[in-house]
Amino acid sequence: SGKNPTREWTLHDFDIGRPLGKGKFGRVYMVRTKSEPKYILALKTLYKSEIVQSKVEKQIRREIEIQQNLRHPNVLRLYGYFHDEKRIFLMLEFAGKGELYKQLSKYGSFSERRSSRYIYQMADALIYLHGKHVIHRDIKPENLLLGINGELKIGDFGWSVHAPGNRRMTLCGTLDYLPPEMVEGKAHNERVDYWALGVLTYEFLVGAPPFEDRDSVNNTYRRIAKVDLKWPKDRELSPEVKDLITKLLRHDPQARIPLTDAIRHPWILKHNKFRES
Ligand SMILES: COc1ccc(C(=O)Nc2ccccc2)cc1NC(=O)CCSCc1cnc2[nH]ccc2c1
Repeated sequence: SGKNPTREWTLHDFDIGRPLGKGKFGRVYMVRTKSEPKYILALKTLYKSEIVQSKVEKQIRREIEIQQNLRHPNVLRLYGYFHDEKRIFLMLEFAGKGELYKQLSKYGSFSERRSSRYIYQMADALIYLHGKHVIHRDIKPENLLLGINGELKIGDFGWSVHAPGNRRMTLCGTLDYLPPEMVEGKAHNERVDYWALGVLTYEFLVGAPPFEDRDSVNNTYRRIAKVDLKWPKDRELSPEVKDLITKLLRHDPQARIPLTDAIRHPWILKHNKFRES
């Protein structure tokens, strides 16, 4: 069946290319296999010393096992891993068109058509991940990559690997994507990703997240907890997309529109061509 056995890989199997994301992703390099067929992939280096030994290592092994079984066109692949005495190497899919947030900052914001296609792909990937009981918990433009055909790839699982249910929120990351239940320190479930999808839709179209307050973290918290959603004055968003965003950004997680309904929302159907079912 052409399935290559999961062979033991070593660093010597690869030619090392340029660093990717310049330290943003930790130490990640574009690499190519030396032997035919020549695969291009992204090799992520994690130092065992940085990852405290003992129980965390078992958790990481389990998380990597899970991720190796994830197969979806909009989820960056983890092909496998190997290690030497000091390091763990993750063999990751290389996304040919790079980081989505770079496009977002270059263009400022995306058209409704482009945003709708990205949001459809995000929702499809999240439906798949939730079906495998994987909650991403850290959806934001910085964690999204673009494949060679411009397709969206959920790229960064580093955070979700770290994240058992009760993980501490390091405040260095952006708070803009946090849903009220997390801001209020309540229990959370996969519906945190529904909220984040609403925030992402808004940010794609407006160029800034809906509850952003550049001056005060506390004000961002307050705006999230109040769902203080304001539409931009300088640009007219379509009634369809405002409807979808409003249905995702509901304070009550159970009131948020399910992703299976979101992918059939008029704003999604309008901009995505689907084969006749
Ligand atoms: C499936 O994905 C991942 C799976 C696991 C981990 C991870 O770190 N797990 C972890 C963390 C700590 C301890 C144990 C395990 C990370 C990723 N993904 C990335 O890190 C994305 C950017 S690196 C790849 C990549 C590709 N294609 C590009 N094109 C341009 C830049 C670029 C960059």
